[in-house]
Amino acid sequence: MADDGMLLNFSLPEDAFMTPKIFKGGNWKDRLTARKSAEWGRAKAAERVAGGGKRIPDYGDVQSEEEELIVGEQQRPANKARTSNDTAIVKKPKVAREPHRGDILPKTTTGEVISSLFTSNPSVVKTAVQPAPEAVDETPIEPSNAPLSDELATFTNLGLSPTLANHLLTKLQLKAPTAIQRKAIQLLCASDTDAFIQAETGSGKTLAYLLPIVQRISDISLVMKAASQSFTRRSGLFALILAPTRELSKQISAVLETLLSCCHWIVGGIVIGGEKKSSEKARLRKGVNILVATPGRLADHLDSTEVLDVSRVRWLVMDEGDRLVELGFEKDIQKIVSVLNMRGRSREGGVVVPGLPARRTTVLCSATIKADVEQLRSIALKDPVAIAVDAAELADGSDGKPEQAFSAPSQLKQSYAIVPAKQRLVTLVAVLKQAFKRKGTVMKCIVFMSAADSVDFHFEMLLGEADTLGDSTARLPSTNLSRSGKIPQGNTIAETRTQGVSKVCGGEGNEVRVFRLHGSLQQVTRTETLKGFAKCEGPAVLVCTDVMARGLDLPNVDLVVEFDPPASKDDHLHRIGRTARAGKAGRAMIFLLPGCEEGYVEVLKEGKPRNLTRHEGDELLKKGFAPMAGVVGQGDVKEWEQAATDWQLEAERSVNEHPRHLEQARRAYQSFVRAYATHVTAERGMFDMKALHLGHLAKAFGLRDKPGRIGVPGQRPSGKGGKEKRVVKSGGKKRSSSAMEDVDANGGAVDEGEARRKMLGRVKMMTGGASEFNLG
Ligand SMILES: Nc1ncnc2c1ncn2[C@@H]1O[C@H](COP(=O)(O)OP(=O)(O)OP(=O)(O)O)[C@@H](O)[C@H]1O
Repeated sequence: MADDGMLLNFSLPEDAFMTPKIFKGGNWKDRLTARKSAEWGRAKAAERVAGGGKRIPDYGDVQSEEEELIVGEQQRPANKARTSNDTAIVKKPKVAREPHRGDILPKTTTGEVISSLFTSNPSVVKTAVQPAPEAVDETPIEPSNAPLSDELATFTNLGLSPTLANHLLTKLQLKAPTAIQRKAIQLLCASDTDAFIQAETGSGKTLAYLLPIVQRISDISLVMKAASQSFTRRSGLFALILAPTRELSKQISAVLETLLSCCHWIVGGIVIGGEKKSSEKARLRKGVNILVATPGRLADHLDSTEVLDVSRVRWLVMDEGDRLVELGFEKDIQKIVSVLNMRGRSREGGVVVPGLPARRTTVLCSATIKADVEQLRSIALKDPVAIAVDAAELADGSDGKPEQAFSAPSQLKQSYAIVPAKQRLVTLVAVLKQAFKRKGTVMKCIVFMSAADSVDFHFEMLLGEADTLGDSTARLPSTNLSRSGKIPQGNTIAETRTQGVSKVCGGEGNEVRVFRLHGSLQQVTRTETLKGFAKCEGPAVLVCTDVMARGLDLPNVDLVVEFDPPASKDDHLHRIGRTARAGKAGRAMIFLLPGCEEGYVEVLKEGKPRNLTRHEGDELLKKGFAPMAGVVGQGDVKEWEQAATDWQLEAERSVNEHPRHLEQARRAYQSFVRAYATHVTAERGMFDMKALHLGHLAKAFGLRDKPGRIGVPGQRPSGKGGKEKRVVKSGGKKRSSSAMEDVDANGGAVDEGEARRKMLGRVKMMTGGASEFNLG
């Protein structure tokens, strides 16, 4: 028959006669929609072959809202082309392509759009930044931040007393100094010069400035004893150490306490806020010899705590000096320095402490100190000496002005993953599944996000317990309960719990705990969570903002994932520096979108990684979702695709079925977009808001709304579901919650609302004061 003959000439889609795939993820509606989509795709393809039809639009395609709404409806007749008399451009017909399973699903009854993970993803940039794979250098390498192995490198040779050196060996198991410690201890024990200390992350800078201070104060106590004066906690405050975050201040204070246990007559203290000022005042009243503080809190005490006598301060250290400037603490520091100068002069005629140096030594310390610390230089430093591991790396060591030549620890294995926006969430899951597949491979992993909302959302996704979120009393860990054992009023489980066992990551017999941390959490929760993660003996993932990026020294962190890009390349070095510390091994991976973000590879190379490995999103998905214990290429090649799709559908269902989760996902999405807009100017070409595909991105937050409905800044509000302005109350003041969370994204959690206020100003400035940021 003629008809039969015609049929034989059809080129049918590859899977036309295959058994339809079984969709497992999501609820019955999702699965039905997915199945219908596949059938619909097949039918459309056949239709197109028969008559040459219009290309089926994909959710990911750049198309008008109207076009998007065609999906699932009768296709409109193609627009009539204009006649040759028309000057208007005639639209080119779109190129037909094969439909794909789950490619674009018919509009659901609620107007949601469900797209496939594997179609319409932008192609990677191959020419500009992807030269032929570089040969991998497998030769063993000396860790660059490890203690020295040289026989002469002992703490006593650097000027430390045998008692202190012995204490380091017995109590801290530190046999030899690191390279930066050798230089800094020697110099600061012997002279009163101001200094910059710049060395890689994890190279022991904390001890590099603490040890000489403890040694010199111990020397003062000996001189006083020789002069028949007793050294007590009331003898004077001799050293001040400033740090940008409370967490870092606590860590420094803990290291200090360990050192002081060998010279118990020297007393350390800490003032960082987060507790009653009266308690801090009481401690200060008793007297301290070394004080660790956040700048805002110290400035506050200098104003209001009369008993705080700073006239004998002879050492002032600013740890993470560049971060202090970034967070806008110059004014507080300026105030602290001028008070130190003033009170130092006014008490010159007072009681003389034998052995006290004549001048104050100021030290600035960071892995990334550069010219922008100029402000601090002029405020606080006089003829500083640059102390760096490799002086050649500093542009001009003579005037103590380090330049930008910062590198990551040599033993740190770095990689980047090119992951399309749609696949970001499921690829993160794949990376973590793979990392924790086998017991003992990875103990701890830190995942950095750009905003607090995003942390909350991903924390819940990684726990994988969304179904029971509706029951607000379920699984609330005891640490999150109020003293009475009741759930704090007004708090939901999502707001209160900060840790739990993941149902998503981890393999058999390898239970993984997930933690979340950001600056919008209460101080007590932050402290407990951090302690919980640090002390967790099993495998653990910490999802956090940049509040964790600076200075924190957590044990056994093997892997750092920069899921959201850092706000600057310095932040990148600090984030990845949470692993590979003090000579230990470590891995770091950054997620980049295909396209202009690939340009960031050149920035990664500035950190001089030894072997920078590239991963493709599909390759990571295969490894994470492959059914055969991570062996790629076994069984059905598409099985991993199916498993990844099922997982994604399930995630989308959980987001869309729980109002609280949906709200959380929308907030996370909005915060991500806002944070994206605050990249430093030099990097905006790579992190280009205009190139960000908001529709694809929404999928990575489990959202099925169109971007216009999510209320993203700069997007047209569309109808009822348009942009919402959420204003919440905090401390009696109204503020935009999302704006505050963006502050966490950029500033981390610093002491006091003061820094937050400053940071808001910065974000506002960077975004041109755009009203949609609700910063007012
Ligand atoms: N001489 C040493 N030998 C062995 N380990 C050391 C030595 N000095 C310090 N460490 C350890 O190295 C780790 C990193 O130290 P520290 O936090 O001071 O690094 P850092 O240079 O300040 O890092 P970052 O730039 O990230 O703040 C700590 O766990 C510390 O105990």
